[in-house]
Amino acid sequence: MSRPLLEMHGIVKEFPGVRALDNVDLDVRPGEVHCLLGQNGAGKSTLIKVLAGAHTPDEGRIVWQGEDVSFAHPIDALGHGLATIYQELDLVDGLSVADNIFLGHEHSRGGFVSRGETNKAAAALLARLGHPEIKPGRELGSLTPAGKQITSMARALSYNAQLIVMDEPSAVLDGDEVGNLFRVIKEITSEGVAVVYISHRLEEIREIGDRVTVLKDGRTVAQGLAVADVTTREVVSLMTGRDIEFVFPDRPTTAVETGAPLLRVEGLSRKGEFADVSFDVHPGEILGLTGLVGAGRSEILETVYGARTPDEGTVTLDGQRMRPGSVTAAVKAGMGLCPEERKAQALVLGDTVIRNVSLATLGRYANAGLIGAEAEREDVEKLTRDLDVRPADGRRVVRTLSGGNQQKAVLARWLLRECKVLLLDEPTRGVDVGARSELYQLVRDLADSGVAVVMVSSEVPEVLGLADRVLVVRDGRVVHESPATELTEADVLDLVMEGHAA
Ligand SMILES: Nc1ncnc2c1ncn2[C@@H]1O[C@H](COP(=O)(O)OP(=O)(O)OP(=O)(O)O)[C@@H](O)[C@H]1O
Repeated sequence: MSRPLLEMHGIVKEFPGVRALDNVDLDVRPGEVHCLLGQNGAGKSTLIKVLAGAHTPDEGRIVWQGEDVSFAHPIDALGHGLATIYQELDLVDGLSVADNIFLGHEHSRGGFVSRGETNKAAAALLARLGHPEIKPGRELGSLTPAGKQITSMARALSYNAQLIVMDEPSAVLDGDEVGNLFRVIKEITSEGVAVVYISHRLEEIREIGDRVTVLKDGRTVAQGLAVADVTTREVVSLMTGRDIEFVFPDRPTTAVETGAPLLRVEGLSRKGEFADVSFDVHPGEILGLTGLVGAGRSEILETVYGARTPDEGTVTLDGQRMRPGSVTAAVKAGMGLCPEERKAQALVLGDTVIRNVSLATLGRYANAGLIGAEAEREDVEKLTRDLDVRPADGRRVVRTLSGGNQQKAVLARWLLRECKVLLLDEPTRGVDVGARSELYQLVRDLADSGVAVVMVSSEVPEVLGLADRVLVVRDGRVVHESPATELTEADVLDLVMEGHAA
């Protein structure tokens, strides 16, 4: 057994009113993939921010390559060979790939004299990561999320990183891109670089992880267990403190596809995005839309919602033709969209959880004075309890919640609103395993109460498990439609990949 590369002992970090880390221990060995797991709000991000020098711990020791260290600033940590890749990558879209890789090095362009040298060094790093097709001179903003992630990793390697921390790297990737990411991780770990890997997708841990550390409520409940020695069920019960069955809610026993559809989309097209998209959704039905990132799924949802104007085609809700490109009309008619970019598009970060959740429903409470305020609080708190939003205090400012809990707050908003048609874009991204099952049940309950649900998700098992019917979108076109029970995961992957094979 090799000497630990990193040891964190008894780390404590408090924020006003919250002990985010309460005596946390972590040890990482060279060349291993160490998975850091825990429910939303368990303290994962806080721990890696302490490690990266972005937060100063209140107590505890960090031992790096056998020596006590303290990092006053992220650049300090990076200088020691400890790099962190956050979900919201700290890259600059307007700069070239090479400039991004060497951003922040002591001299601009990594100390290289000419652009040619900078580009050559960048190309060597990209090739080392198995991605020579990413050209150093290309503008970063034109890359896919996967390409940006590779650039971030090249940047870490340019600092000679011995440990790379990755915060939910797969959340923005498709299945095939996740495969690529894993290849890159295996490549760098075989060279002795260690990776700390955070994910809510537990099946990934089996595939890529060597050991796991589990946090619960700011405490280490399991430290450095070998992945081969624990079952997923055991990991889940360590994370949540309970046994969770991985079953999706039952589908209705009687067919819902009879009668008039609640939502009818006909021949919807937007140049360069998608073409000739048609589908019906009946009351009580969950329609799943799946396909690769960039296939046009989110664009279709946003156009149905009126946030984008179609070039052709119509959207009809409950027999009423929607005005193209009008969100106001859509909302008034009873449509709700829970967007993919929740933080940017949906949250008022400086406001409380209660206000953020009831934002779309204010009319219901506004005219009832004090009674209204009380009802508002009760309704919101019931939902946030169902979704296990933590801390369970509706008066907290949303900015101070963990990423996953912020997502739950936006979801709760649309669940509260009682829409006729609910459009959900990647509803479980960043949401922990415990809350996922609650969320699936809530969505099914909504459907059972007569709502028509359209859900976009990159996670194929989720679409197959929750939806009644599935549309597969490829390059902006619907290439397949069938009941979810008639498809396997392999069928869907074949359909989305056709024509995309490497
Ligand atoms: N700046 C802050 N001010 C106040 N509280 C905070 C702050 N940052 C984090 N917290 C709290 O610390 C706790 C741990 O949050 P953290 O972001 O580390 O969780 P996480 O495990 O990364 O969750 P997720 O899976 O949702 O990303 C939460 O209760 C959160 O509300």
